Amino acid sequence: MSETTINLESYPPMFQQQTNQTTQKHEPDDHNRIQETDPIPLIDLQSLNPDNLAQACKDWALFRLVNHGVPSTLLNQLQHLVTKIFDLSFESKQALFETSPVSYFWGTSALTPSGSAYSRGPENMNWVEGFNVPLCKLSQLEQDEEDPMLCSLRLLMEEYRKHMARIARALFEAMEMGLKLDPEQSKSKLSEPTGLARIYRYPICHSREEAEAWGIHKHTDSSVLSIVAQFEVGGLEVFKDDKWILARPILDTLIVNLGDMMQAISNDEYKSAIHRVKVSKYKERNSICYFVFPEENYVIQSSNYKPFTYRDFQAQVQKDVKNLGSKVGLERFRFYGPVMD
Ligand SMILES: O=C(O)CCC(=O)C(=O)O
Ligand SMILES: [Fe+2]
Repeated sequence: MSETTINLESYPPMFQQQTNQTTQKHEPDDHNRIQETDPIPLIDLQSLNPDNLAQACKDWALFRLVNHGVPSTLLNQLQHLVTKIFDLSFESKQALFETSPVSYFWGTSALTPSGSAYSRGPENMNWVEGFNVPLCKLSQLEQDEEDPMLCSLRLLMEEYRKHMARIARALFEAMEMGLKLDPEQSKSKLSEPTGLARIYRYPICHSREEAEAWGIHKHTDSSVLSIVAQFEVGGLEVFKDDKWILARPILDTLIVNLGDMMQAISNDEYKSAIHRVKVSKYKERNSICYFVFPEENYVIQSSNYKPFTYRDFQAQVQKDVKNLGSKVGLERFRFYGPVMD
């Protein structure tokens, strides 16, 4: 089998040390053939069937969206640009958005300082690097026409943001109907201006056993909904009936998963999806994840949880991540749950 050279200079130094210069070339979708058929439920946005949607939310908390209306040219352009940005040297990536609302991170989720997980043992590190993009602040990004990369990123992400907001709104309203929720405060429960994108690269990983090669460890998202665009290389797995199921990257489809806020809003009728991301020995992986939240000060009321706002939730998550190394999540707010300190 032939070999390919990795652009090690583009890897965060902690990853460089643990990665060989070359790797074996594999067929692009080899990793995805682990599972020939994909049991992930399909939801068609163009002819949205509320019963199918409700079933997928209940059974899986995750589904594959088809006919979503995001032009494939936009997805292709984004894929191309994202690959190019991550291929820059580590130092250039750190410097790229220094004075903008976009931030670069590696080794952890975007919430904690890069590399901090390493101090709790190298196995705690997420084998990932990314950019955190608060979408409503995109216009503050470098307007300088002389930097074509930033200019393209701004333009493409502006476009992408509109599609994500449209899709999230359509899905959420259908979910609300299925759950018979009062549509009165729909815009507060899912607030498009809170939309956030994380653009990821999962570098090639040589130093870990297959069973420990996590780009992102098992988690639930804090969002109402999350929408994932994955390009060519798979790795996203969802936990269902005591098994991990690979959500294959199928062309022109998006993966949608429910987050903790959806679980709280639906009073546990729907659960947030437990998922993780595996990394490959052979191929770098890119994805773009869109998260949308309730309005920060909107009080979520339900019989299973103490009233809380997303702001309260976020503050508690940050506290837990700092003190315990991981998120406790919704259980902090459940009636009769662990006492909050
Ligand atoms: O990269 C992916 O496919 C998913 C990322 C993810 O789970 C997250 O950002 O919360
Ligand atoms: Fe996630």
